[in-house]
Amino acid sequence: MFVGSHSSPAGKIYDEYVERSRSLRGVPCPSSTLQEKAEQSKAELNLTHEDKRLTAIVQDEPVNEEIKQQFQRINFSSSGISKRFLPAKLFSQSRKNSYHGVVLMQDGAVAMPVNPVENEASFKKVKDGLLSSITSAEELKETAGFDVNKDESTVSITVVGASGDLAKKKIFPALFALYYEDCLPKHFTVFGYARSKMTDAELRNMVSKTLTCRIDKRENCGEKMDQFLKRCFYDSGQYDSEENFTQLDKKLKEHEGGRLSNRLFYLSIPPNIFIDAVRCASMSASSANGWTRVIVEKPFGRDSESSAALTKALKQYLEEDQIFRIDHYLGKELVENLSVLRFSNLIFEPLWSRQYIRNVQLIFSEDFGTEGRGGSKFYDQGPIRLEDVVIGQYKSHIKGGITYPAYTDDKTVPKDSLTPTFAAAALFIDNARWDGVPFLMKAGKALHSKRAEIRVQFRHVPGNLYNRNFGTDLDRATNELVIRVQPDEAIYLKINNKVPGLGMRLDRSNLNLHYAARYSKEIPDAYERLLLDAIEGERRLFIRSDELDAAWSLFTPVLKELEEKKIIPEYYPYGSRGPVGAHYLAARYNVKWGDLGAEQ
Ligand SMILES: NC(=O)C1=CN([C@@H]2O[C@H](COP(=O)(O)OP(=O)(O)OC[C@H]3O[C@@H](n4cnc5c(N)ncnc54)[C@H](OP(=O)(O)O)[C@@H]3O)[C@@H](O)[C@H]2O)C=CC1
Ligand SMILES: O=C1O[C@H](COP(=O)(O)O)[C@@H](O)[C@H](O)[C@H]1O
Repeated sequence: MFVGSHSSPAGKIYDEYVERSRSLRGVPCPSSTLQEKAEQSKAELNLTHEDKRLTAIVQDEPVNEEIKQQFQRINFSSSGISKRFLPAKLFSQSRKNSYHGVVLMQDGAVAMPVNPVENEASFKKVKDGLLSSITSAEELKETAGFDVNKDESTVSITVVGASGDLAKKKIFPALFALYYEDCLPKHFTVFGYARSKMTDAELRNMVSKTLTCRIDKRENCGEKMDQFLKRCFYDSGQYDSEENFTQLDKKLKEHEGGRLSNRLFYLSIPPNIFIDAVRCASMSASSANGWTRVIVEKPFGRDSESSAALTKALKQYLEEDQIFRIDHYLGKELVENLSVLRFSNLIFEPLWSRQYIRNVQLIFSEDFGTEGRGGSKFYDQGPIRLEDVVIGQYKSHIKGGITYPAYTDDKTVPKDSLTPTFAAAALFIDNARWDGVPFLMKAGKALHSKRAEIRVQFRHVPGNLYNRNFGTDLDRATNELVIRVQPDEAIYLKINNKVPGLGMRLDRSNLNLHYAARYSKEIPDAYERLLLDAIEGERRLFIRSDELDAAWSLFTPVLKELEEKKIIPEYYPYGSRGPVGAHYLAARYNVKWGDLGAEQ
C-alpha cells in the first residue's frame, strides 16, 4: 500500500512528471506519443503569480534542465487540482538508486509510484433515456461543449434526508467548515431534500442552529455562516418519486445557471430507501453535462448476500465510479496517517512482522448507548470462528443515584432483542508476515470510556539484562505503539526507561506525539475530508464493492452461526468495561487489552 495513488491528484502530477522525465531522458516509454504530449503540455502551460508560489522545486541533479523547467510551468491552480495535494518539493533520486522519486505534498504527505488505477468514469450523459458514462474530459468537451478545467462549472450538493440526525449533526456542519476554509468550488449550491415540509428559511434556521462545528469560535464565523446559508435551499419530496426528483432537477438547474453542472447526492437516509432514492436521482436528477456522484451511508447490507444485492441494485443506476460508500472512520486524521507512519519511518520497517509484534488491538468504545437509534444492528460483524467471538448487550445500571438504561429500554428496540451492542473478536492473517499474530478487535456502546485506538504490542526483549529492575509486571513491560484516533489524538510509544536517580529502577514512559501540543492547526472532521474528496472525485478513502465483498465474506459465516444458534449476548452493565468474555478471549491468546490496565 502506498500513500498517494495514481488516482489521486498527487499521483497524477507524479505520473506526468515521470512520463515527461522518461521521454526527455530518452528512456523507452510505454507510449510513443509521450514526447509529443510533453511538448504539447509545455506549450499549453501558463504561469500565474500564485502558481509561481506553488510551483514545484526540482532539486536533484539527474533531472534534465528541460524537465525542470517544464515541471515548474505546470499551472496548478487552473488544472483543477486541489491545493491540499500540491507538491511542496519534488525530487528524483539518482539512477543508481532503484527508487524513482517521490513528491512531497504541502501538508507533508508523500506520493509514491504505484500501479496505475483507472479511476475517472464519473461523467454521465443521458442517451435514449439511459445513463452512460463519459470517460474523458475530451469526450465531455465534445459532448457538452464544456471544459472541465474552466472554473465556470458548478457543484450542487443534495443532502437526501436533510431533516435527519446525520445531516444536522455532521453533513451540514462539515459543508460549512469546507466553505469557511475556502475549499468549496466557486459556484456551489447545497440542497436539502426530504419528505418533511420546510421552506428554505426553515432549512437555514435548522442548519444554523446545528452548525456546531469546529469553526464556531473562529473569526467572522457569523458573517461566513450567513453567506453559506444563502447558498442553502430546500426541496420537499418523496424518496421514491421520479416526479419529485424531476422537480428537484428543475430547481438545481435554476441555480446552476447554465453552467456545466456537477451533482453530488448524499444519501443520509435509512438503507431500506437507498435504492428508490438512487433510482429517482439518477433517472430524473442526474447531471446532463457534468458528473453525478452518490455518497452512500452505512450499513452496506447485513451479510454477503444483502450487500451484494445492494451493490447490484445500485449498479442498475450508477457505475461503480459514481458510488462513494462512506465509513467516516476512514476519513479520521489518524487513520489517514497510518500508512504515513508505517511507510515513512524506517524504524518501523524491520519490526513490522510476527518476529517482533505479538499482537495488534483495535479498540472502539463509546460511553453512551443507542439513544433512540437502536433500530439497526450495530456490532453484527464477527470473525471466522464462533469461539473467537464474544458478543454482549448492555443492561441497566444505577450509579450515583442515576439509572442508566438497558439497550432494550430504548423505545426503538424490541424488548426481547438479542442484538449485540458489543463485539470482540480475534482474527489472524494467513500469510508469512503475520502468521500466528492475533489481531484483536472490540467495539461497544455504553462502556466506561469513549475512545478509538490501535495498539501494537511488541514482544519481550530476549534475555533482558534489566529484568530484575522492573518495578512493574514484567509481562506488561514490552514496547507498545498506541495510535489514539480519538479523543485527543496522539501517537505514543511505550518504552522502558531508567527512573532518574542513583538507583537502577525502570519504569514505563511514553514517547509522546500529542497532536494538540505539536500542531496548532485544528483537525478537520472526517466528514469534511470525505465530502471534499467526493467533490474532487478522490475515491481512495471510500469503500469499493470488491473490498466490501471481501469484508463480508470474512464475517458472514459467523454472523449466520450466531443467528442460527440464537446465541445470547453476554450482558454487561451500562458504563462498565464490557463483557468478561472479552477478557477470556484475549487471555486465550496471551493478550491483555491495552485500554484496561492502570497505565494506558
Ligand atoms: N446518525 C448517525 O450518527 C449515523 C448515521 N449513519 C447512517 O446515515 C443514514 C442516516 O442516518 P440518520 O440521519 O441517523 O437517519 P434518520 O433516521 O434521522 O433518517 C434521516 C431522514 O430520513 C427520513 N426517514 C427516516 N425513516 C424513514 C423511513 N422509514 N422511510 C422514509 N424516510 C425515512 C426522515 O426524513 P423525512 O421524514 O423528512 O423524509 C429522516 O429525517 C443511515 O443510513 C444511517 O445508518 C451512519 C453513521 C452515523
Ligand atoms: O458510524 C458510526 O459512528 C458513530 C461514532 O462516530 P464518531 O466519529 O463520533 O466517533 C457511532 O456513534 C455510530 O453508531 C456509528 O454508526
